[in-house]
Amino acid sequence: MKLLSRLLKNAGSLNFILGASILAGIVATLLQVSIIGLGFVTFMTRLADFPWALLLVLAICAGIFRFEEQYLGHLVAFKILSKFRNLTYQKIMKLAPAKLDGQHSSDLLKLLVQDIEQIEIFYAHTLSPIVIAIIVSIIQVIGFWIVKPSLGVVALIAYLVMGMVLPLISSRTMKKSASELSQSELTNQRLMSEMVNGKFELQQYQAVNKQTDKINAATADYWQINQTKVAKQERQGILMQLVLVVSLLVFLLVALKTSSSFVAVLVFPFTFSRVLALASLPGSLSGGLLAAKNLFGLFDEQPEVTDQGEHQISEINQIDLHDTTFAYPSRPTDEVLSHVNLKIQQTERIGLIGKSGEGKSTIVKLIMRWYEAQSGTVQLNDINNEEIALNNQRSLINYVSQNAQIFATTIRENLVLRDNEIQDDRIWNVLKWVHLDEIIRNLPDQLDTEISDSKRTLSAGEIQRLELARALLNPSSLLVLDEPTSNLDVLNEAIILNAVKQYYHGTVVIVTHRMSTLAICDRVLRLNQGQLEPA
Ligand SMILES: Nc1ncnc2c1ncn2[C@@H]1O[C@H](COP(=O)(O)OP(=O)(O)OP(=O)(O)O)[C@@H](O)[C@H]1O
Repeated sequence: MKLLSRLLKNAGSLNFILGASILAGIVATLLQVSIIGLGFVTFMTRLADFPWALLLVLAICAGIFRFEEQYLGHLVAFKILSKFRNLTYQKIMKLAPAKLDGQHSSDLLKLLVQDIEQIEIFYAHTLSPIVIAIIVSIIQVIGFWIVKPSLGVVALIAYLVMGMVLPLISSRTMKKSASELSQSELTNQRLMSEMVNGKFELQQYQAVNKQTDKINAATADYWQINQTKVAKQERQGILMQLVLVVSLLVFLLVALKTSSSFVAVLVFPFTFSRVLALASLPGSLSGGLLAAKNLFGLFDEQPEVTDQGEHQISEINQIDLHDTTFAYPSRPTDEVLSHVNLKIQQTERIGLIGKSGEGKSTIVKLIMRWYEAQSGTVQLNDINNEEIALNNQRSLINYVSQNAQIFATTIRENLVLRDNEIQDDRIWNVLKWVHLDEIIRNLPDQLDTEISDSKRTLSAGEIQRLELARALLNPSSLLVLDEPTSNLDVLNEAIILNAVKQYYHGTVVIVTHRMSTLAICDRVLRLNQGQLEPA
């Protein structure tokens, strides 16, 4: 119930469109039953006076209302998809980068694609049939009650058994199937994304067959669970048909015994259309609620850092970590940094070295305010960084990691991202600094060449230089390079370091294992057991 009310609250004004669709559905159904009733009445009394015109008008109205129900239902479905996807993206943006640090991308993908689709089916195609069935059934029961109270009672029991008792019983078993199916989908997606992302490693270590076997087993598992679910649905369908037949017989007997109008008996079978539709809903009902639970789980997550700072700074001219201690929230007792002190002056180039896992990247994540220190302070320009507006602070920092981020668009868009003010002249100039100008000029579409993770066109070293060009195009005060050259050859490393040295005029922090990368640094510090010391 809590989930349902939260879903309705999040749907906001879309509830009105859903309401209109429900209303149209109710009117259409009642018109349909009225047409059938009217037809039988006329047929059994005076065929010659058959009210063709009235029937035609009612039929046209029923068609229009039915169309409205479907149209508004689908409209709401599309709108809810886009609304929930937007809400999810906004939440992901708020949680990023810290909360997504280490998140499985296929889990997020499942949430964005499958779970939101389930919610759409639930909201637009499950909720309204339930409401329509309830209201239409109440009106029909009243109608039969007016004909004969005993007929009303039989109709009420029949609708209750078929529309509530049976779906509720099956929803219990369906809940388990829905959760197993959702888990199995997640496993399948994880395995597939591992297979695609790790294709080279799997080939290199001849582990493709093993991974394929795993995927086959997971797929077989998925089919098994799905078959069980379908079998359950079929069994319920048969049970529904049985109850329907029994209800019709009982209705007929009661009508004969109370010598009621035979028209009621003839109309009764046609009043089940909406109630019968509820039979197939428990699956989407439990699936939708489970998907809503997953989604609201994400919505409820709190970002690692708050955005309450009001200070605005135009540049970073000093960075100061004072007595800073930090442990990751997921491992709170495992101190990564212990009482670290570090002062970096404007335009200094600092190198951070140390054994793997010592916490070098953690230091830069604190400076970039992905996380907050447990004790001690991190200050920019003598202001505690939580007092500075988060967006302002992040806009002054460029972060280049060893895994270059390529967007599926043109080279130009990849370089300027959203800043369309940047002219091509400037782009070519910066490309020259990183020795990419000639390579890109030789491509048939030059800056308009489409690139993506799967269609790179450029080599790994060139992509890394493209990432640096993106950083150099964006005026900033601090450039953080986290293992920028670890995957590159000596030539690419030299190009990157030269470009940074000659053309980047702000402060630079380089995290690296390569001694050659430190050549451009003014000062090198070693991280050792949570403490910083001169190297
Ligand atoms: N998001 C995270 N959640 C929990 N622990 C983490 C997280 N990121 C890093 N760690 C842990 O914190 C420690 C320091 O990690 P960090 O990445 O800062 O080390 P590093 O010195 O940069 O290592 P490397 O040189 O291998 O990149 C490691 O033990 C690591 O496992």
